[in-house]
Amino acid sequence: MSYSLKVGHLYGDLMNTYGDIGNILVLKHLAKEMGVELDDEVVSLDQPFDKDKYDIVIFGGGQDFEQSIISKDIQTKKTDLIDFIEDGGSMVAICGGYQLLGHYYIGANGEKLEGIGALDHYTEKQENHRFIGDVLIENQETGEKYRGFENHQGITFLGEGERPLGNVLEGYGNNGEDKTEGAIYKNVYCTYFHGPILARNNQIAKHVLMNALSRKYPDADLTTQKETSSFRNILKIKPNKKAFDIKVESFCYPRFDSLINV
Ligand SMILES: NC(=O)CC[C@H](N)C(=O)O
Repeated sequence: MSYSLKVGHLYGDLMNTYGDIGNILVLKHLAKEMGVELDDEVVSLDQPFDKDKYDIVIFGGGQDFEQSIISKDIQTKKTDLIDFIEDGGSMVAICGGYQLLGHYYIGANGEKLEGIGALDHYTEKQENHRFIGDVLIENQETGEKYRGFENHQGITFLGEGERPLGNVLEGYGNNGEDKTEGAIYKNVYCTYFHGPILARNNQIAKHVLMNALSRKYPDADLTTQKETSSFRNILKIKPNKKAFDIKVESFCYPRFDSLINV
């Protein structure tokens, strides 16, 4: 049995601050280790989002100017993106991308940019201030700790059905008030973390890959895959048709020079 995954890099030509594109290199690297073929393509302005084509969507961060253009274009992709998310599609949305998945984002100049309301959060404006610096959070469900770098003026408040990616131990997070950072909804991971997040936090990359594989191959027995891949020392995977229970056994930090040739 061979496995393949397709990544849609949403507005990858416009939204890519602090090397967010590195998230795709990490997915490629880890997928290759697992024996899974993974390729990616950019889905940008004036292009339809084909919800049946992609297994994983990466939506990076960006400046207010790019966000104002995307805010309009993304309305044409809204229905398909919502269908993709509701159907359990995997997504990682960072900073500006995270903001536009919610109801709205108020830019630094006070302009209100419409999101698609796929997730129930909204993002207000800070007065002449940005949250900049390193962040450390802890996910309450897994106990995993994640590290990242944040730089945003928007302050985000979570809504119905969303759980935070983690509770803030150091740094600001979503809004500097309620100690939440990021959001998880179905198989969507949202965050303010650049870094890129998946390079600094391999556990999340593995969750994303396994969620995507279990959705695409619900009846597959990944035991063979597990035995032949270097994942066997890292993940304990209990196949259970709908979802795989993943336990991180050790932390592996891929070196960028080993990612470049993937
Ligand atoms: N790094 C980002 O993606 C920034 C997002 C947004 N422009 C803000 O300042 O809040």
